[in-house]
Amino acid sequence: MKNILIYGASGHAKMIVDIIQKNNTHNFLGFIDSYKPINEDVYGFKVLGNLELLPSLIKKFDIDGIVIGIGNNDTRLLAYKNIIDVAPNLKFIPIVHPSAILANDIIIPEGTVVMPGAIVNANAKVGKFCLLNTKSSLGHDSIMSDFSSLASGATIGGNVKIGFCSTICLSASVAQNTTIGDYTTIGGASLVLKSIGDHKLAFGVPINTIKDKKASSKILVKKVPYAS
Ligand SMILES: CC(=O)SCCNC(=O)CCNC(=O)[C@H](O)C(C)(C)COP(=O)(O)OP(=O)(O)OC[C@H]1O[C@@H](n2cnc3c(N)ncnc32)[C@H](O)[C@@H]1OP(=O)(O)O
Repeated sequence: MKNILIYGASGHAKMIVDIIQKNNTHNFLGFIDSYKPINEDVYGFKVLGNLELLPSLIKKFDIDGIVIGIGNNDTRLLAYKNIIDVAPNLKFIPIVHPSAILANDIIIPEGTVVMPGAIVNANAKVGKFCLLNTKSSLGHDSIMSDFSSLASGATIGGNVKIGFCSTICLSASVAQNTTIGDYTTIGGASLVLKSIGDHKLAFGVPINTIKDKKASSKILVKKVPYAS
């Protein structure tokens, strides 16, 4: 089995460790984390080093790939950018919990994490570095653009497009045939019945508050192409 690391050592990263152990397809060695001390124990594994040490750790431990264990989209995007700066040849391993239900045609591309009980229905497209958290669902013919995420319990109808780096928060629902713009956040337990543009924070049932978000994440933009 090939050796892999997780970038980040939070609660989200622990869930990824659990999936790697259940799938038993890769040998998980430890975490890369710039905020925790080296050798700290997290969920039975060590923090092996920080971003700066990553290139030497790749050589030392014959590392094949890494999983970005970060739930926040903007932070995951920044982590991706930082990793490819220091380790351009490292693979980003997709992670799928064995209880996830994927239609036969679904491909989970590099960097994407699919948590327990998530569902992806027929002809949906899941982008790179996405997160489908616990018991979220993506409807038929829908698209999750790169670096977007569904929080636990989010429900997406058929033929919906979720934009680059956008977040659908806990238990929110998005009706069929709508579009969520880039860098937009739909608040927890909200109901989206109409399309929403870029850089918005929106919530309500149905959505009744729409604010403009700070466009700080624009500086991080380095779009990666959809998986075909
Ligand atoms: C495994 C996991 O842990 S997955 C975790 C995933 N996390 C989430 O999904 C986070 C969910 N969080 C939310 O939905 C947040 O409310 C956000 C991100 C939409 C907005 O957060 P903020 O911008 O910080 O909004 P803030 O908390 O300042 O609230 C501003 C006002 O809007 C209201 N508000 C915020 N979000 C919502 C919402 N989803 N529905 C209704 N009202 C809301 C607040 O009650 C507050 O009202 P007040 O001024 O009368 O007190």
